Amino acid sequence: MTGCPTAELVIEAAGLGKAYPVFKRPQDRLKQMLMRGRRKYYDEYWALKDIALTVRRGETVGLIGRNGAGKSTFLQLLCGTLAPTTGRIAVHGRVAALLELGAGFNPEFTGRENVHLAASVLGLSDEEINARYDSIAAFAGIGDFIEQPVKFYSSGMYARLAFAVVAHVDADILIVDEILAVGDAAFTQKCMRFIHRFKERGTLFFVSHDINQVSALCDTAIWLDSGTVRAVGPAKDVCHDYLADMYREQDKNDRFRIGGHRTPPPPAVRSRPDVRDERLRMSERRNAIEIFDFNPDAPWFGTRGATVANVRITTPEGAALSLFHGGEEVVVRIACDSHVALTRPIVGFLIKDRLGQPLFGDNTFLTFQEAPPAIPAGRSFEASFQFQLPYLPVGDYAMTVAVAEGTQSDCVQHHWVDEALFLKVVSSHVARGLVGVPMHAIRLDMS
Ligand SMILES: Nc1ncnc2c1ncn2[C@@H]1O[C@H](COP(=O)(O)OP(=O)(O)OP(=O)(O)O)[C@@H](O)[C@H]1O
Repeated sequence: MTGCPTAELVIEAAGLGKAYPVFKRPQDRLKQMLMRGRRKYYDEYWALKDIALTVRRGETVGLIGRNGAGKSTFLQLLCGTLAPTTGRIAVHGRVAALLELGAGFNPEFTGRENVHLAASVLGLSDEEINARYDSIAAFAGIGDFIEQPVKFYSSGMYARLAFAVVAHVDADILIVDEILAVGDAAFTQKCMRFIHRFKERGTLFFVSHDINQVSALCDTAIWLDSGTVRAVGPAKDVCHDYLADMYREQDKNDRFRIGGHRTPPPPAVRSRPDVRDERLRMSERRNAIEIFDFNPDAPWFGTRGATVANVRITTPEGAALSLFHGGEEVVVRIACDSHVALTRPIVGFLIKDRLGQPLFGDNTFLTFQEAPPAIPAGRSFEASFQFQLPYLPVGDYAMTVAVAEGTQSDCVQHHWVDEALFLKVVSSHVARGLVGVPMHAIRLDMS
């Protein structure tokens, strides 16, 4: 985020801090007002301390952190709805924030009136608003409700209208938060399409507790922790460390460690040529999925009460081919070693695309929920998952694997390994969607 020409910077924060007054008793607030600052009846709570950040034009930044870390405070400083207590924040360009906008709707006004109000606050002239109104209404897709006061809207309708306005105001910097979570799936997808288009020209700030979404959408992530910047860097790395930190808390015995390092995906050369390769390569859109070896140095975290020793994708007969073609039966085999006695082990995997977007995966929890197999210390064991491989679009993929203990919602992570294994798809017939599913029948019937 640093080291770029100043002309490219759209956000610059230095020494930025925000303290809120905290009154011990309600009457202290009144006393403070009456004394007009001549005496102090409050303590200061520093929600943000000494933040230094730069963001370039076109960058997509994810803001992550636990409840109360200071994310909303930072965004309000960015929007200018809150003044800093120390330092400064300079913003170059038009900022449109869903948080601010949603809150800015007047409940007594109709949707139509609020569109005019909000768009003009965001810098559009009356002519521009009139010219874009139909498109805004169509984007919101709330039908006749647009003529009703927004106090009668559901939270989803509110979010739809707010997003529709934001999508039409030519913002240079767009701030999107969890508001997307209140829309239905179709609308969320529409917003996501807009966000992907917006990323080509503008700077996006995305705030979410959904780590997968942040690493899928953002180039960079900022991790706020108790009002300070704990980490800034490539979204995938920061999200990995953040997730590790959350799991660290669940380890009562101080055995939790972090290790490994990231390596770029391997080049497009097959490590072990497949005997069928010649023939299979005759069709140029055939789904060629190259599987690489387990990466023992992949980034990991966990208590290492059990560790992942190897990950392979094989045929049901056990042949570890390096080339698959989608649609065939495969087995993901995760070999582990127990270093302590495990009473409720869970082993799982997740395949993610180049952007870190999860595509599919599974774990052993449900299958063994009633009678989890106890594994003594010092044993090797293997979890295997047999399924029909979907078709994958061209690109790089990585598999995350983990061995944990407990339940899906409350578990100790023994060994979580990101990018344990890479997959590279060099040709594919899948043009749309994240995966292609094997079709059992395709028909075209005339009645
Ligand atoms: N007006 C206020 N007066 C006093 N303290 C405040 C005020 N607003 C926020 N805080 C405190 O400042 C800290 C940071 O709050 P903030 O809302 O910025 O966190 P956040 O990261 O957005 O949290 P969340 O994920 O829960 O939305 C919290 O401890 C919060 O209690």
